[in-house]
Amino acid sequence: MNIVDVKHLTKMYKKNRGITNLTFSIEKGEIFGFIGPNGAGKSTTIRTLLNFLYPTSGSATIFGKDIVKQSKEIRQKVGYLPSEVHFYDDMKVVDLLKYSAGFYKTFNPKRMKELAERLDLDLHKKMEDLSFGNRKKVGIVQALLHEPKLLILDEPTGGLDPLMQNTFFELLKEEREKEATIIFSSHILSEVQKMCDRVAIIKEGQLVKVETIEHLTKNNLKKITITFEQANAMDFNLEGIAKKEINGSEMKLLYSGDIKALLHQLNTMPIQNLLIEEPSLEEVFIHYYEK
Ligand SMILES: Nc1ncnc2c1ncn2[C@@H]1O[C@H](COP(=O)(O)OP(=O)(O)OP(=O)(O)O)[C@@H](O)[C@H]1O
Repeated sequence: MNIVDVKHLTKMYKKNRGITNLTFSIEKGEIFGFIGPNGAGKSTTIRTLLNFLYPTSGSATIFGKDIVKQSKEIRQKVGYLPSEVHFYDDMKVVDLLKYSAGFYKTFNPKRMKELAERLDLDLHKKMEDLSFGNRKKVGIVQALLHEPKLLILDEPTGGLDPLMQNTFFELLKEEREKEATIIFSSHILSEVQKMCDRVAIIKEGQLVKVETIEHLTKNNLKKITITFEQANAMDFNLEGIAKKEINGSEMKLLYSGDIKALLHQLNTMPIQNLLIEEPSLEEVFIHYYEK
């Protein structure tokens, strides 16, 4: 069952593009990464899905409900963590969380305390006395408190130290075990690789690719390091070489061609060593962006 269904969604800011013609869907229980550099359109997509922005054209549903016409019903079951959290500064954390929980049908004080404890967040401090990272934690508790069926996280880890990031990822895994679906927008590829099942790569407002992490990193592209017997002596070209760097007697390739063709070529050359590895998501990402 699809939790999110997006069809030809476009958002223009007057004449400037925000996002253009996005079509994708997210299944129940998936952790779906949304990656792209600054200005690619991640926040615009999220804000349009949440009905903070009105789509210029196209449509989308969440839980089978229209994002524009039924947004109030949708929001009851969605937890949203914006990339920048703004709060009323003179409120205590606990009061702010109780206040925002009032928008939802369920409020569970025990869960609030547990989440605050896990994240090492002092509920009795005033918002204005919190650091950026601690404000982020308030945003996380706020997003998770009502046990949403869909979590939408826009650049969620900014400001969290590595230990807290781990706690946060554990919390997300627990939500997934409870069958929540998660949209995770980020430009930090290693965390997307660690957390997500599938990823949408967005570039200049358009989807470049929607693919499982496994497929992106395992099937298509290989990272190949060849050491030749002599420095600067060897070069060759083959179809499927996405990137080539030669440094002395070492050649590094990103290669998506036929591995047999490569081995056939190397067989005729004085090579000393050969290393074939899976590329990191960073390398895959750069490959898509350099096209
Ligand atoms: N309020 C706005 N008015 C005009 N253009 C906007 C507005 N908000 C975003 N844009 C434009 O829409 C495009 C997509 O921006 P968006 O903020 O969605 O990208 P992003 O991928 O979330 O980037 P970031 O990682 O920097 O948050 C950019 O070209 C941006 O300049």
